[in-house]
Amino acid sequence: MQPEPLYMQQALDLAARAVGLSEPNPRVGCVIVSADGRQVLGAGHTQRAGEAHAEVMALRDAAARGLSVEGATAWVTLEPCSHHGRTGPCCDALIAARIGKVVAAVADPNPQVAGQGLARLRAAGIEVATGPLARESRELNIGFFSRMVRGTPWLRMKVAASLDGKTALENGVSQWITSEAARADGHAWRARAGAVLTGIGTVLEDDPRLDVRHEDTPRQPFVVIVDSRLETPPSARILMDGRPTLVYAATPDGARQAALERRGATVIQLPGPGGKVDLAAMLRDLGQRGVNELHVEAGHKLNGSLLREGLVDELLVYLAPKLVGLGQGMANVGPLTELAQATALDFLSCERVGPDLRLLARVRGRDPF
Ligand SMILES: NC(=O)C1=CN([C@@H]2O[C@H](COP(=O)(O)OP(=O)(O)OC[C@H]3O[C@@H](n4cnc5c(N)ncnc54)[C@H](OP(=O)(O)O)[C@@H]3O)[C@@H](O)[C@H]2O)C=CC1
Ligand SMILES: Nc1c(N[C@@H]2O[C@H](COP(=O)(O)O)[C@@H](O)[C@H]2O)[nH]c(=O)[nH]c1=O
Repeated sequence: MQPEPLYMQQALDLAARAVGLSEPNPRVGCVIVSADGRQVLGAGHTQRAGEAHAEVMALRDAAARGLSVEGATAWVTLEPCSHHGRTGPCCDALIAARIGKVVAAVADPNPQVAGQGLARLRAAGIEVATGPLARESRELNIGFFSRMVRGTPWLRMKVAASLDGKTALENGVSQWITSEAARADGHAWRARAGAVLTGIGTVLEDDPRLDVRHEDTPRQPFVVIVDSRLETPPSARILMDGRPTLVYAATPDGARQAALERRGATVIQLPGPGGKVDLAAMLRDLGQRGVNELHVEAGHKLNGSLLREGLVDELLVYLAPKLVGLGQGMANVGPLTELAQATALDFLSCERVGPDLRLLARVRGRDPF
């Protein structure tokens, strides 16, 4: 017989298949197992927003195989929902199917519904437990937890640099520092985000696309440009392929706004100090728009502002085995006068990607919620 926590691991593996698919909904997996713990009766994961959740997919899977789930145990990586969103409550579906027990990795972080699903199941006479692989489930849904708990996305800053930490040469030349393998890997991280954000400096220098094209993806993240004076050229490549694009600005300019809107962009005025965009307000706005994970690919100026304002949660750094000497750093955070002022990070992982290294580091104190 399979040790029971392995069923939660199976559910978690399924949940990982919803990455890049279920946004803005969480990534959830469900495995329904016979009461004696011997047979998987059905399994599934969250589909696109507005389509079936994991529990319903698992119930459908069992039904398609002609198997009854009466008295069975549902292993699910997040508390089943009890509210009517775009789909019916998963609790009702589990109750109607006469499930005997529900084990949820973690409670729903949404303060408006937390615990209600489990309470509803208990009230229907279903045995309920929580806990296995709670940390892993939260990590997989770090953006959803961030948005539910803080109202803002989980901000991951991606940087491609030389071994001596330079992101562009002194003369501005920056493409390409890292290998094709590292760039393709970066696209997988773009794909899991709800939005990719950059600054006007990068738009003007690189004319980037910031899409996902080295990876299969069920949907493209939308693009966000921080552009105080609306200097994004209407001919910018970002605007060419019809992806939803948000441009945050600080100084109204009717003619430039109209030109960008004609290209399909949405312009949002959020003035902050010094005539620049209010970055904290922008993150709140992106949270309200359903962005769970925000992938930042910007130059050292915007990176510096985001770090100085304490808005960065995680750094995804690709290091190429080359030294370039003088050039732009990763983030203009200084000048610091004491080392105690430095942003403290904890390394989470270090992987080889082709000839390069990929480091994942978390700003200290930004533990999962
Ligand atoms: N290797 C890598 O990983 C990457 C390298 N790059 C390179 O970086 C270079 C561009 O760097 P950079 O000019 O710093 O570009 P950024 O992408 O950082 O854009 C900077 C601009 O953002 C605008 N901005 C608006 N609001 C704010 C705010 N609150 N705080 C800070 N900035 C704000 C500013 O324009 P305004 O004055 O209008 O307010 C500023 O000039 C290019 O050479 C590019 O190739 C870029 C991305 C990734
Ligand atoms: N130079 C550099 C990167 N730079 C980032 O990639 C952007 C271009 O994206 P796209 O137009 O979609 O190909 C560019 O504007 C900058 O944000 N990325 C990397 O993985 N490695 C690199 O060496």
